[in-house]
This record gives sequence, structure tokens and C-alpha cells, in this order.
Amino acid sequence: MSKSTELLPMEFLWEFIRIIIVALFGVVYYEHIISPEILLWGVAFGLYALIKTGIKGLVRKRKIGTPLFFTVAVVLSLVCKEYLVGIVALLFILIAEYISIISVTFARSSIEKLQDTLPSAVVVKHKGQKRKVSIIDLRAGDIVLLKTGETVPVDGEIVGGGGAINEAAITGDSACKIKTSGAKVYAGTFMNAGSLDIEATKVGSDTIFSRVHALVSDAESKQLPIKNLTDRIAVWLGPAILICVGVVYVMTRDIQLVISLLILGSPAQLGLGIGVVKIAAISRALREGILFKGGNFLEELARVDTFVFDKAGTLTVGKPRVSRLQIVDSKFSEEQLIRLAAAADSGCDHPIAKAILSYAGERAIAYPPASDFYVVKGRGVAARVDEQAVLIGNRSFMNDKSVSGFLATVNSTETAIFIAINYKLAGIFYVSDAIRDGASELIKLLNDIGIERVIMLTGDNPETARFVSRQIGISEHRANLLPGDKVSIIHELQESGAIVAMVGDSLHDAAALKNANVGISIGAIEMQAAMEGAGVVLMKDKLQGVFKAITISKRSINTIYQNMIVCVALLHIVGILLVLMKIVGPMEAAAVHLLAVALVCLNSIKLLRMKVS
Ligand SMILES: Nc1ncnc2c1ncn2[C@@H]1O[C@H](COP(=O)(O)OP(=O)(O)OP(=O)(O)O)[C@@H](O)[C@H]1O
Ligand SMILES: [Zn+2]
Repeated sequence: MSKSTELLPMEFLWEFIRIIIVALFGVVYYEHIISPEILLWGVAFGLYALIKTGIKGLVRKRKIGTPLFFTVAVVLSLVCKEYLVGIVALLFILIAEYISIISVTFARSSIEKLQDTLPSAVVVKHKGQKRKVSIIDLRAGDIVLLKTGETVPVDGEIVGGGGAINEAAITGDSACKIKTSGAKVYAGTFMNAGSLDIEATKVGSDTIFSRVHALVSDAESKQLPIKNLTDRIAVWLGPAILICVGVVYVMTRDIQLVISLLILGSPAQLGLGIGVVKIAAISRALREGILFKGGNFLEELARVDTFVFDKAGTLTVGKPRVSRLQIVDSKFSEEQLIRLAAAADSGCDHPIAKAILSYAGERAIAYPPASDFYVVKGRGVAARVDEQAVLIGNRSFMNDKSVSGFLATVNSTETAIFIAINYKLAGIFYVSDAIRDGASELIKLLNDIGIERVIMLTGDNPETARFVSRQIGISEHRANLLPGDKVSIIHELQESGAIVAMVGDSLHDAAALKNANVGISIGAIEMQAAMEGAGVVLMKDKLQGVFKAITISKRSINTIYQNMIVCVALLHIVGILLVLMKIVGPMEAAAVHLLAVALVCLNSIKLLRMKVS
């Protein structure tokens, strides 16, 4: 695992040839066709690769890695004229290195398969004329023409035609979506049938597809904390083991023993397989439309014991609707209130503002422009409309503004949005938002796997919060929160020792997502802002992704532990004991090493095919 960097196809072939040549040298030496002096050339040729990576590790990471242990072992065998031992051990070691490189490359190739699908040239309509354009020359605003069987090259909007689109490349969901004029399409998705005219809105590196690609490359380069730990252990243990081996030599003068110990004793093998696990897991997750932005999140998510959910847009669909309007001040008609409310909320893109605007739209109520407009986050909006002061928002907002004419209690499972005209309460809009599919199933699953606490956080009022959390089966909730409060709650939980995952929509929960141990954002394909603050991004707009992400992370960490057990148990404990009992010599030690590497790699690669639902 010392060479974690990817090999080019040529280098691959070259390393393979190296193994064959070393093997041939071994065979002809065994058959007494060549002399030991000539065999040395073969050994040098094979050792070159090991020494190179060994020295690189020593210089760059200041660690005495496995390659150096092996190099010393092989050189010692030669010095003691154990030529056959030297070449066979070298051969096994090279094969083991090769297997581990192949595993990394194999795991990564399935990521690339998902990503390298963009066409190089596309047909563009320009002033009524069609011409073929290289994808590099595409600009926003270009009209791209697409036929059945082609991959969408840009993010854009359909302006003509229609078709069945497979978005698996981004969301992992291979069910076809029928899309027609006005719908959004994304680079990397595939058109199964139809023909489309797409107006490009984002091209090149700005598309979601390219940004996912960039984030994945970045994620691959971030090590798991557990790997940092094993590396740190290796730095100290390496020299210590070398000294022990030296002592064994001084005491026993048994060079065979020393060589075997060197082959099995390298502490760097503790980290064997972690790199493959990381890449296989990232790749497997990507196929489900789950983006781990680094190995650290993969590891951290497996340890999470407390889940915090945002309500609006996360546990609920995030598309609230006004269900009714209650008039409080009979001076106003329904139409007047809707008109004033829509005017005041017209400058706001909060989902509740949008709900009030579409309520007005459905009734074909036109509204005048507003002035002196301002938003109080998590509370409401204020504006002047037709020379009147209009306030729309929750109860705290009305209290802050000393609004009079308040009803004693407003008990409803729906969210009450108050409208005050000239600081006097005039009416109440009742707004409700459907609960997302799979919300209560998810909470049940979290309970089943022993997540200790699940908490719902919301800026909404306590009545609605209680109603929604009960419906979903969440026992704990906090209401009336401002965006900053969500961050403080996460900090409090962390201070009490919890490892917190926050699931949110990241539009207004960005700070909370960043501050949690793992921020999970949902629905990135619709809302690109969702890709920023979180550590785990669910491209698919579905809550099931949360559980899938946990499953992948737990499985990966278990695999890492299994790998460690194989390494420690097989190599360090059983192997070294057998060596000390003189049952196992250097050649067998190298074979045991090869076996361990093969087991670990197979075990890790298995993650590519794990079932997650
Ligand atoms: N533009 C607005 N128009 C009317 N009411 C608003 C507006 N903005 C906020 N509010 C009120 O403030 C409350 C809290 O808003 P906030 O944006 O913090 O939470 P939310 O996104 O609705 O819910 P959650 O915190 O669960 O995501 C809303 O429930 C609503 O009552
Ligand atoms: Zn929210």
C-alpha cells in the first residue's frame, strides 16, 4: 500500500514486466543456469522499485515504511549468500505491492466510469443554423441540440422538445424522468429517448457534474483520521522494531530469523487496505448519489450518536402552501389582506413568502410594489405598501414589533403566519408543508441502529413543531429558533460529549451544517448551494440517502477493522510467533505477507458491491 498514487497504464505494464523478469531470474537461478552474480542484476532490477518508494516515504513523510523493511530484508539475504531466499521473498513482495496498486486503481476506475462520460463535441443552434462545436467552446446562453442516446453536456433549461432523461450519473437514480420545456437538465445525465433543445445556463467546470468531479478528487486526497493514526504509530514503531530485530540478531546470530522478522514486522502494514477502503466507499456512495467530501467524514459518520434534523425543507418537502386565511380585523377583506401580504413578501424568497405569493396568484390578485422592505431572519418581513406599515411573520416577530389586537391563543397544527397592518393584527395565514416520504421510516431505522438521540430543530412555532415531530416519531424538538440558535444547540450537544450529525437543506442552515461533526445536506441537484457547507451531500432529493450514507460509512469502518485484525493477527502475531518458533522461514514469511495483502485487498474491494438499501 506504499504507493497509493495511481499508476498510468504504461507504468502498470512496466511493473508487471518487472515481476515477470524477477520471476524469470529466480527460475533460471534455481535451475543453475545463471550464477549468483548474474542473479544479483535481477534482484537489483526488482529492488529498484521498492527502494524508490521506500526513500520517497522516508524523505516526504519521514517514515520507515514497509518498502524499506523489505529492502533491508532482501539485501541481508544477499549479503548472507541466501540468494534463492532473497529473490523469492522479493518476488512475493513485488506481487503484493502490485495487488495493492491494482486494487486502488480498480476502485478508482469505477469512479471514473461514472464521470468520464461527457461528449467532446455537441451540436449548437445559432441563428437558425446548426453547427458542431467543441464542448470547451460552449458558452452560457448557447442552444444545444440533443438526440436519443446522447449525454447532456451542460446544465440548462429545456426550451424545445422533450425526452426521457436518466440522471443516474448525478443522483444515482436510474429511473427515467420525462422532461419537457421549462424543466432543468444537468450535464452528465443521459437521454434515453427524445430530442431536446437546451439553453445552457452553466458550462464547463461550473456544471454540477464538474463540481462533483472536483469534490470527489479532493475527497480522495483527504486521508482518514485512522490512517493518520496508523501512520503516526508507524513512525515511532518502525525504528523501535528495527532495534528489536537488531537485538534478536545479536542474541541469536540467526540471519534467517532476522530476515523473516523484517518481512512480517513492518508496522506500516497496520494501515494496509485503508486507502482502498476509502476509494471503494467513495465510489460506492457516488453510485447512490451520495458525495462524501473526504475520508474524514466517512469515518466520523460511523461514530455519530446524535442526529439533528432541520424541519422545513428537510423533514418536510419545503414547499409550504397556504391552506386558509383567518380574518382578525374585520375592517379588511380577504382580498385586501392577500394583496398587502403578497406585496410585502414579493421581495423575499423564503418558502413561506413564496406560498403567500402563489396563494395570491391562484386567486389572480394583483399586488402593488412595496417600499422600505426588510427581512428579519427567522422572524418575518416588514414593508410599506400603499402608505401602510405591513408586517408578516411569526408570533415573536409580532411581539418584537409590539403589535396589538392579538388573539389569546392560536392553536393549530399548521404554521400561523400573522399579518399586521399599522401595528395592529389583521389576519392569520395558515401554512402547511407535507412531510417528506420516508421521514418516519428513517427515524425508526436510526433508532434501530442505536442512535441515542434524534432532535428536530425549527424556526417554526412550538405547536407545529410538536405536531410534525410527533407525526414523524421524533421524541425531541426545539422550536422558535433563529439560525444562530441551531449552531449553539449543536455546540452544546458536542460539549456534552455527543458526536453530532446535522441534516439540513443548507440554504439557511449552512452554519449549522459546518459546525456539526458531519453536516449532511439534501437535494443538491435542485439547490447547488447545498454542496457548500456540508461534509456529505445527498444529490438525490430523498431522505433514504441519510441511512445509506450511514450504512456505507459503518461498513467501511468495519472493513478497516477487519483488515487491521488480519494484519495484526495474521502477520504480527501468528506470523512472528511461527518465525520465532522457526516453523516459518523468510520465503514463507513473504508468502504470508502476500496472502495478507491479497485478503485485505479483496475484502476492501468487496465494498464496491455492497448492498445499502
Ligand atoms: N418571509 C417570511 N414571511 C412570513 N413569515 C416568515 C418569513 N420568514 C420567516 N418567517 C417566520 O419565521 C419562522 C422561522 O423562519 P425560518 O426561516 O427560520 O425557519 P423555516 O425555514 O421556516 O423552518 P426550519 O427552521 O424548520 O427550517 C417561520 O416559520 C415563519 O413563521
Ligand atoms: Zn430550514
